[in-house]
Amino acid sequence: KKIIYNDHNVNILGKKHPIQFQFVYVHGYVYVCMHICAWVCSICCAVKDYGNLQFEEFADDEPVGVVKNAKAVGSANQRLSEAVHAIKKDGHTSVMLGGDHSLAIGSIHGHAAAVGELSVVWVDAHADINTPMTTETGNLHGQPMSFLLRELRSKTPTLPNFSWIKPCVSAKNLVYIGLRDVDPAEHFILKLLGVKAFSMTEVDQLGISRVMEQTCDYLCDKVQKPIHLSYDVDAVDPSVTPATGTPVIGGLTYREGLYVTEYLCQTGRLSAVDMVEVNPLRGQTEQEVQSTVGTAVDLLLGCFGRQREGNHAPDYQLPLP
Ligand SMILES: O=C(O)[C@H]1NCCC[C@H]1CCC[B-](O)(O)O
Ligand SMILES: [Mn+2]
Ligand SMILES: [Mn+2]
Repeated sequence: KKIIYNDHNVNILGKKHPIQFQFVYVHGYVYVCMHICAWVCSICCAVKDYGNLQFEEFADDEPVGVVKNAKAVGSANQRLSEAVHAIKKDGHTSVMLGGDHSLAIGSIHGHAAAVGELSVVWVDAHADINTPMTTETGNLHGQPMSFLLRELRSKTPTLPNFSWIKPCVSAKNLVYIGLRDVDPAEHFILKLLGVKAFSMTEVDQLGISRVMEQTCDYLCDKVQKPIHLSYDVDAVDPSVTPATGTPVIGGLTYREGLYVTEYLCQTGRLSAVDMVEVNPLRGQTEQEVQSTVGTAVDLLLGCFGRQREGNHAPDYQLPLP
């Protein structure tokens, strides 16, 4: 089912730009959108729309153990990985609009295939690092990192349509921001692998500015690697982004959420962005949907240089009388 979310007009650089989110509802919990309008290009440079990905449907997608929709999610992510790989080979910064967070499997896999070693900044209320053996829900959006981390290779069985995945992220190159709802098995894994994590406790203790400084110092210790930002809108407090699948109170404020993207933008090393778990179907009111989608738009604009102090085109000239 294809849900065309109403046109939004976003005022950027003083110019109105139509913006349209298109969510393709593929399977149960997986919907994805690779469609994004020209509003980003007005801030930085040319944007190429790679269109929506069409995914194969599977009538016989029985659970594997407790894991649901393995064939559909594995097939979708293989196609997504190929698409992101092509975008990176074209020299673009890829933006993947989801859709649930299982799509980070394809997005990060395709990015790594194109650039090699990369850093991952995972902004989320959740760690999404359950393995198929530890998941309590069977939902693959709670498991993507387990398929990507080299250190978990021996802990994850190969699911149908997942055999194409080559683990491509090292635990030392992963940082979490915003955690506040982590399963016991996930917490064990984070401690076992020594993954750097700034939960909401650290955000409260340090403030978002210090969190971002420490995140980038940690990731840039030796080699300046490309950054993959995987942003789950449920990292932001549900009072701001309620239209999402697994909201958890006590999240990032709108301003903290935006500061994350502004800070990463100014590093100059933001190489791929996922914006996921935006789900208009989960909004109780039109206002809830608008607030969630509008925040996702603002977060993405922060990734591409929109400044709260304002912007002006490089060649702007004051009109003369
Ligand atoms: O593994 C799971 O299904 C659960 N584990 C605990 C947190 C909630 C949920 C995963 C949420 C996936 B997310 O972050 O993409 O919304
Ligand atoms: Mn997530
Ligand atoms: Mn989440």
